[in-house]
Amino acid sequence: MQGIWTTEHLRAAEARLLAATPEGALMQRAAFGVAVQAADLLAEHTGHVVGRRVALLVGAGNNGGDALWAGSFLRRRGVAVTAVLLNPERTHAAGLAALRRSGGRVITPARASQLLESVDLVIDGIIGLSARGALRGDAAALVGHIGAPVLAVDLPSGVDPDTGAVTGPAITATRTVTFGARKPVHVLNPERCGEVVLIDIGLAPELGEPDLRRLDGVDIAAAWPVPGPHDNKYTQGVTGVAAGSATYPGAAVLATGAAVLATSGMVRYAGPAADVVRARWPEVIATGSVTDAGRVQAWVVGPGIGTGQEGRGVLRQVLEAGVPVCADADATTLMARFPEVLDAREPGTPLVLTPHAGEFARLTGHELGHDRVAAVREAARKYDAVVLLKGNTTLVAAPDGRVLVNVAQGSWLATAGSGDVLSGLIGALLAGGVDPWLAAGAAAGVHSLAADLAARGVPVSASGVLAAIPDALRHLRHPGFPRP
Ligand SMILES: NC(=O)C1=CN([C@@H]2O[C@H](COP(=O)(O)OP(=O)(O)OC[C@H]3O[C@@H](n4cnc5c(N)ncnc54)[C@H](OP(=O)(O)O)[C@@H]3O)[C@@H](O)[C@H]2O)[C@@H](O)CC1
Ligand SMILES: [K+]
Repeated sequence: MQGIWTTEHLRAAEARLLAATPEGALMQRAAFGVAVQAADLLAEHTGHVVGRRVALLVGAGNNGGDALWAGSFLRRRGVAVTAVLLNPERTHAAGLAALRRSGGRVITPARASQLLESVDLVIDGIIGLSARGALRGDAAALVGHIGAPVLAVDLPSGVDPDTGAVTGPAITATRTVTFGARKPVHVLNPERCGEVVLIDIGLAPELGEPDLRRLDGVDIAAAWPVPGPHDNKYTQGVTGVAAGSATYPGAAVLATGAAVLATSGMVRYAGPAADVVRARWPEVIATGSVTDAGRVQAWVVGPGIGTGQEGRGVLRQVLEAGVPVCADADATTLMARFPEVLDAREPGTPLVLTPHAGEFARLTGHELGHDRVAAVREAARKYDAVVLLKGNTTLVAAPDGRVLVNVAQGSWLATAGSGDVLSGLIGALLAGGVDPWLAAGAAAGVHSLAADLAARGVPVSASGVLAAIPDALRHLRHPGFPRP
């Protein structure tokens, strides 16, 4: 599991490490990492390092110091380095002296636009952890002139370190090199960061509990229920799916199918699409209503059930059942319209809500805003539920404040029916007894991996994502096969 720490916690950890390290040593470690990555990008994009031209955008603090020291290291590799000082009076003195000693040039922002259009690489040392808001002044004006790949120092300047929000001019990096620990921006705004490279500066022992967590493939594989020699179809959990309608049976077919493919437990379907579900998934026991469904260990409710009285009745019945519930799509809208339906839930029964941004706003009564992590944490606490907020970066918050992030490789999941597949996966894991927070996070991981495997660079339907679930699980359990 990868940890991610907010700037507040990093500051405290860095202060402890700084106190125990010779002056300047941390910056040297950081800057050396920047220089190595810069040389790598130069070689990748131009075929050479020696003789190439690099511009440093240098702001008022230590982020600029990192860039200047990196520039001095690049000089030793025969790179022509020019620093643009955005705040000359507050430039990192030791870094500037090092760059000058090494033969680097220094220019003012007024002369920088042409340089930025012609160099082979730009190193962004404008702002790092002390960033507040979008870029201002000369930095804001120069961003539009960048014509080369950008290596961001610590984070792309102008992007909020803790929320990933962009409210004005900001850098878009090809690669971001960060130090000691990943910051929220790296997972909340991967489009702006590009590839993120983490440099070890010895911070790990000081870090403590992370603020956000990201599941690795091995974590997902370890969490996923796998039958043992003494298991049968019941011991692995029976998933109930209350979804779809006679007019719209697709949601039922997708959610039920995902539950079928997720684990080797049994799946029951309850609803008006029973015939269609039975025809597509003969292994499913399909009945017309929740009342007739028989016992299940978890319910998936919502996709395609409608937002009227009928859907409300189904949701109430499922919440009354006293087993874990994954409530998706129409179920979220029903909870927003009829909040009293939540009273049907037995206290302490796990509930997973899976809204996208629009459903989240409907449910909570306010728009998401820039701080998605704070919003999803607050909703999880308010509803005493695991809340999975869908997006390119999916967030999963538990009522106790823990947050998981899942970063999708592409945006292929933004397609009709893909949410139905996710809810089926979560339901099957809940039925298998997986902790609801981990279940939602692991399901999100498999869901996005299935999309990558199915898409391979072209659009994919929800049915395609569904069909790729076995491949995704195989890939996680036996890494390297098949490759996306
Ligand atoms: N500590 C450590 O152990 C290590 C730290 N390291 C490095 O230090 C970095 C943190 O450095 P830092 O704290 O000196 O400030 P930094 O982020 O460079 O900002 C500089 C100034 O920019 C300004 N500013 C803010 N917002 C702005 C905006 N929107 N547009 C324009 N300007 C804006 C603001 O000044 P203001 O103008 O608001 O007075 C701020 O003071 C960290 O990211 C890493 O790279 C590494 O060397 C490893 C070891
Ligand atoms: K930066």
